[in-house]
Amino acid sequence: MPLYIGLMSGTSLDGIDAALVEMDDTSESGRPRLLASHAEPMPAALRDSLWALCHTERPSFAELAAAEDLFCRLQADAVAALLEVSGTPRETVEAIASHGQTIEHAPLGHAGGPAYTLQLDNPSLLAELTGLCVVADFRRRDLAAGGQAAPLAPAFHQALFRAEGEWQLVLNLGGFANLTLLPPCEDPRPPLGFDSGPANALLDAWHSRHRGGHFDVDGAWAASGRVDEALLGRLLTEPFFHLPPPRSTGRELFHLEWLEKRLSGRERPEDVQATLAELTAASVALAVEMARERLQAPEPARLIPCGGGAHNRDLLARLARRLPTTTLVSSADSGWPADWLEAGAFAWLAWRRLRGLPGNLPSVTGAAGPRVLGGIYAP
Ligand SMILES: Nc1ncnc2c1ncn2[C@@H]1O[C@H](COP(=O)(O)OP(=O)(O)OP(=O)(O)O)[C@@H](O)[C@H]1O
Ligand SMILES: CC(=O)N[C@H]1[C@@H]2OC[C@@H](O2)[C@@H](O)[C@@H]1O[C@H](C)C(=O)O
Repeated sequence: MPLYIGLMSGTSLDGIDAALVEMDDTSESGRPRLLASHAEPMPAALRDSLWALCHTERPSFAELAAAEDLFCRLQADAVAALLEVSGTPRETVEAIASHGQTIEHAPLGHAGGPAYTLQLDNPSLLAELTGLCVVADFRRRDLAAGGQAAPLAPAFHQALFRAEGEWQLVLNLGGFANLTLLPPCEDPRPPLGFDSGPANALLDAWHSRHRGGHFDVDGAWAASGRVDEALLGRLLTEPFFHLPPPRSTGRELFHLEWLEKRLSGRERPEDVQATLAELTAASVALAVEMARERLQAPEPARLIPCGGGAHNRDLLARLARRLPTTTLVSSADSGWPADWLEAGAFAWLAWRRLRGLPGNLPSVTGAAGPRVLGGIYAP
């Protein structure tokens, strides 16, 4: 059965996730199976330059090229390490899926300009460095067809988790959160999915400003604070949280300055952290309500959290309080530990690209129709 490698570097800029995935050509869903995984940490210098690129209005082409080159070489290292840890001969891999690093996402355009989504990537160089076929540029075809280009994972969630007789929610808690509401198998309707808002991006930024380090381990600092209801109310007035789907977001909207503008200046830092964690849970709950209303769905039986936020006990407790009738279930029970779903999703999308199958769900992105996503860079 063909093997694919999915490479994903998300908005948290913590490193490159590499997943080795086996696909089953005899099944329509491809029955993706995770065989091995590897996390290649992001060197601080590269993280700093990517961070700067995400927040600079006018980066130079030389800066862009330098970051892209380092990023691409790190991806090649991730592939080499994954092949080594899994004992996989290179020639057995049919293709690498390269998501690239999102630098800016403006699906509605900016200041009246055209819609765009920019992933820093160099699939040509990756094909040279690895000697393997690379599939890349997954988002822009959906955008060209009038879609949001994100989230793309809901189609993969459908392939993995759709179940008999049960409505389910899949919730990716990365820098940003996207949810998928999955009807049961016997319901012919497609899933609904969209970004609910920030998941960890603001939590990480606030924690790093006040306590240093990359993130609030287990949400312990957030758990030590008290939710400031007045602040939470102000944060929730952000129009994005109330937009009907399709919708997607990123750092362009939710950043520290966005938060600072809404602070009174008298809050204790730990209370702000608790409030940000509650904002993630509250905006997810709002999005779930919106999705259920759209699909006329009952309360989902199960919530499958994934992404790094699935390790945050404080955040999960807040979600459980906001969705009391829904049972939290680990994605690992289906053979997919929380950290590998996104890389797996792109491996699956590359398989679909090479089989000429569409990868997007118009019900999710709002595109004019199903589209085959990505470009192929031969080995
Ligand atoms: N043990 C933990 N406790 C609390 N938070 C954690 C823990 N482990 C990971 N995280 C959070 O998960 C984040 C990384 O998640 P992930 O790798 O899914 O994000 P990403 O893929 O970069 O983002 P996106 O899905 O938005 O592209 C970290 O920045 C941190 O906030
Ligand atoms: C433009 C972009 O990179 N968006 C990411 C980001 O991270 C989470 C959320 O925002 C989601 O919309 C998307 O990633 C996942 C993999 C997706 O497309 O499903």
